[in-house]
Amino acid sequence: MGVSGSGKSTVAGILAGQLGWDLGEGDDMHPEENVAKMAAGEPLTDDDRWPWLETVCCWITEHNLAGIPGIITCSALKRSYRDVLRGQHVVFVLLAGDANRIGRRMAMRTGHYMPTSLLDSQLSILEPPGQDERAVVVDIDRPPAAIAAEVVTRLALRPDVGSSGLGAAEPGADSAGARAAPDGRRADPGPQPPPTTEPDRVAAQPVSPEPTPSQQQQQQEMP
Ligand SMILES: Nc1ncnc2c1ncn2[C@@H]1O[C@H](COP(=O)(O)OP(=O)(O)O)[C@@H](O)[C@H]1O
Ligand SMILES: O=C(O)[C@H](O)[C@@H](O)[C@H](O)[C@H](O)COP(=O)(O)O
Repeated sequence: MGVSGSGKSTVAGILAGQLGWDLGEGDDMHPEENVAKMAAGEPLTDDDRWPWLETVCCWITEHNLAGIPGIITCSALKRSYRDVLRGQHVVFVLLAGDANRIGRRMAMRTGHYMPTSLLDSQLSILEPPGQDERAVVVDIDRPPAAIAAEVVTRLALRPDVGSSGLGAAEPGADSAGARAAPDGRRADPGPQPPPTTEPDRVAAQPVSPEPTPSQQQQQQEMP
């Protein structure tokens, strides 16, 4: 979770590859009208978002019922939105960082409907998870692989080593982790190998280093 441009798709892609988990893209689940609205620079309303959140929730529920581990990207900006999504096996990971940095990343991103002009409205409604929510907050001021590695460590997840790939997925969980039963219920805790982040398990495309302001200037000046 996190505002547009915070790195949800990038980090989730790495994690899904490392863990062998299903990956869902919340921004592909919007109704057409929502996409048109955002593309036109108009923030969504709560009423625009409820049906979309239900679609994201269905993805989560289907995975839970099938006992298939997954990670889905969704801005989930307000607590009330997360109320639609939360459940026994749901953990939120907030990607948090400096607004200017996020704005620069959004401006560099190509082929996405979300305009940078909507970042302010996203930031203004963001309600970081409360202490009582099952969530961790991760700083995005470093390369995507380092962010993913922190998520693996903080949630005591098990990189896919040919097994089910199911990990503890609980913030603050013991690093030994816990096994999940095939039906998705938590089974007895068991010893787990320490998390590893071998580069050859990274599935997402590498992200180029962020440009310096002078490089950005040059890019803007290019025809
Ligand atoms: N940690 C990072 N460092 C540098 N660039 C990043 C990082 N995370 C994401 N990016 C880049 O920032 C842009 C926005 O990331 P993206 O994953 O699409 O965010 P979101 O899914 O939250 O909207 C993309 O162009 C991506 O390549
Ligand atoms: O609730 C919203 O206003 C939107 O869902 C928004 O938060 C989300 O960020 C878009 O779907 C863009 O997708 P990205 O977050 O991937 O840029």
